[in-house]
Amino acid sequence: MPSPDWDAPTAGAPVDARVVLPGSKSLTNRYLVLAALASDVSRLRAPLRSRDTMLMAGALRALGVGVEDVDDGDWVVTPARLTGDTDVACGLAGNVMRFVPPLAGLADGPVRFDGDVEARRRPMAPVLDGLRGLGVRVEDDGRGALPFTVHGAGAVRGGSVTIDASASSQFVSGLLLSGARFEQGVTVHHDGKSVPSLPHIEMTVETLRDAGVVVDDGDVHTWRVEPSEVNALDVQVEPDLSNAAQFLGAALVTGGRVHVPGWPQYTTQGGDFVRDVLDMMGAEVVLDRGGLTVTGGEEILGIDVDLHDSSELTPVVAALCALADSPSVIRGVAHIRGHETDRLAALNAELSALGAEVEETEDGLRIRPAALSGGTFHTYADHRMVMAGAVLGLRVPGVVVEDVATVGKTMPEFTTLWDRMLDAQVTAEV
Ligand SMILES: O=C(O)C1=C[C@@H](OP(=O)(O)O)[C@@H](O)[C@H](O)C1
Ligand SMILES: C=C(OP(=O)(O)O)C(=O)O
Repeated sequence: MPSPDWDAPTAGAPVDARVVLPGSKSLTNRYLVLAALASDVSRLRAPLRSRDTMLMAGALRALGVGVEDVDDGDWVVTPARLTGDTDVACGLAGNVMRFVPPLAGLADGPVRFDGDVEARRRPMAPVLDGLRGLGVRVEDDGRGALPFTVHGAGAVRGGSVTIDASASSQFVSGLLLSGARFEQGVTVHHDGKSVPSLPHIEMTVETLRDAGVVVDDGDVHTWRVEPSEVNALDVQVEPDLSNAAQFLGAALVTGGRVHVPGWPQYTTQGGDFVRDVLDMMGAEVVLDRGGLTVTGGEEILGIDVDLHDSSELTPVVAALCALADSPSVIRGVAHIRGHETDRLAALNAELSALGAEVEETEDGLRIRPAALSGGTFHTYADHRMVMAGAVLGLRVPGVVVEDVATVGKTMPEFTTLWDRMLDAQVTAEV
């Protein structure tokens, strides 16, 4: 059942807000998986609590791991021998459907995976075939997609596999995350067109190393994880930088200012690239020890940008481009046709419906701004389409964002934060 529509508010004045962002989905979910495989109890501080991370916690609980909510919002994870004969609900979470099957290979029985209807069209074959190559029995209906069953045998041989990860970096990350617990560790070779979202693989490698695992990423297309114990973690989750894009974009679009405290000086989050995007579009972007401040100017410059490494940003960047003063090209994101929805088709349809001139290319979008008018902005079960619709609504009266609660995939508090950013002109905080 879709949730209610939402009248995206227009900005009556330039925004001037401090926005405290919830934690990173990608870091929270990696820490959860590593904590489940660890040799002792872990603590995740300030984890993201959203549909995708709740589904990850639920998947681990289904496998017998303890994931306990503690008072201050932290998660305490108690590893256990992984139990099979269970079901894992993936929702529409790429992290859950790609990271948990390798873990399920270590369980002592069958683990059945399924998800939302939209999830059944997301590519999975390289994970399933990769697991088969590592000695795990996997049953699917031959489509290389959900639903499928991983027949855990209590242990995984591991070894070396070659997969085509051009449709998603998560195929590589998933195999690496559990690899230390395979008897022979794991070596993943990529063979195919270029791997998207590479910073997310760097994030996987870094979090593994944080847990004491030895990883060799010296070759461009090969990653090697040595077999070893996984150390328990006590980690503070960074704010989600991809989810900062719409708030920072509001500064650009309204000629205002948004400050995000706690922006990391160093990070593997691909969303950090939003700083470059906003700078190219004409904003003033200042990162200092206090955080990131973006100030919009007179003009919004059209851009020619390759988002291959940070493709999560595409919907919000496309919305910014539709509000720019000159045309834009977004390149390098052919694979986002396999994200929550076919994002290129969805953005083309929805931006065009409001009046923008949009052309879908082989690997992206050309966007020629035009006078936009309000209307229903369909969201296709995609949280980032909600965020894109909100950005457009700042300047276009009458944008009605369909099924707004779908934003809860990564940011359940989105509309509250958005309203606070616009209303108070002071502090928007969770
Ligand atoms: O590993 C991760 O946490 C993610 C990797 C990326 O996936 P793709 O490589 O499929 O783009 C990214 O877009 C997704 O939101 C999260
Ligand atoms: C592509 C995304 O999510 P997922 O982790 O489900 O792939 C996203 O958050 O933009």
